[in-house]
Amino acid sequence: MLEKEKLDWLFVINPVSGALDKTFFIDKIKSKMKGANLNYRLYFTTGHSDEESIKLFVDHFKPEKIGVVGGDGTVLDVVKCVKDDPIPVAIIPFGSANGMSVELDIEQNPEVRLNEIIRDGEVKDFDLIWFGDNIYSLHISDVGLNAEVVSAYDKDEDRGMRTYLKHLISVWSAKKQFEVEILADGKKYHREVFMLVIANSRKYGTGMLINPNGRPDDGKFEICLVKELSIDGMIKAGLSSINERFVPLESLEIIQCKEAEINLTDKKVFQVDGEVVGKLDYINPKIVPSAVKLIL
Ligand SMILES: Nc1ncnc2c1ncn2[C@@H]1O[C@H](COP(=O)(O)OP(=O)(O)OP(=O)(O)O)[C@@H](O)[C@H]1O
Repeated sequence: MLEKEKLDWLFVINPVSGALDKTFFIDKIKSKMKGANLNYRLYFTTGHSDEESIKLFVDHFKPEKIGVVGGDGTVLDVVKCVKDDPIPVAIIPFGSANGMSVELDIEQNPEVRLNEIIRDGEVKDFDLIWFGDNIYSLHISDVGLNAEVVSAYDKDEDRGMRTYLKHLISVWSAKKQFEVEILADGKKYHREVFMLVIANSRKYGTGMLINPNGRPDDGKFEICLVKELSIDGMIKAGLSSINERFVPLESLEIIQCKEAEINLTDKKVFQVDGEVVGKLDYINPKIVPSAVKLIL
């Protein structure tokens, strides 16, 4: 039985995220916590029932703050655990995809970030998107091209940029439009798209801007429809991570809403914040305003 104590910080650490060794950084956490006279615990994710275990830790220790050392998937596991009684969460980016930290301009150097959050960062409320059951998104989910690349990459034993590019090229060469029926806040749309994005934020973890006017704290989300795919548009999309004026707006339609029903003609791979949820032909996103507190 775990002894009960007042906890300043719980650190949830994904030992495999980003394929990065975190031993050195974990030692830093320990020494910084000791130096600042803060009471802390470490939870190392296992990849099995982490959400339930984190919830047990949180309910038992009631930490004042939670630090997440991992990528988007780990961040999402933690925010889901505390969504009903939000505890401030500090993202320390350590994944292969760090979408929400890129979105929020969070310091990418872990040691600098650790110093920042110990000193105190501003705490702000952010929305979640709920898809029914226990499926939530803090950042960006999609069906179509990107989800297929994420799914193929997940199944591959090799990691890294080369593997990612291999799957990107293979999915790209087989690309096909699909039909979508959307009912967004009562308004109907019927479109043919290459990709449908449900975005709480503006940018993918690569920095690519898909939703220029999105804000993760405005009580709304955006459905971004990619209707054309040209080489020119793809180059612009890539360049949008360097300069926002390059967003290929001519191939995008953006629908802002609080709730939507999305019907697809065939089942398609659906990815949420970088994790594949499965193949679906019906998606029902709803905004949950101010469900998460993040330390900036
Ligand atoms: N100890 C572990 N061993 C294997 N997998 C784990 C472990 N802990 C967590 N995971 C898995 O890590 C994934 C979340 O990783 P996260 O998104 O935080 O980092 P990432 O580097 O961006 O991950 P990836 O790119 O591999 O999805 C989840 O699928 C989770 O099940």
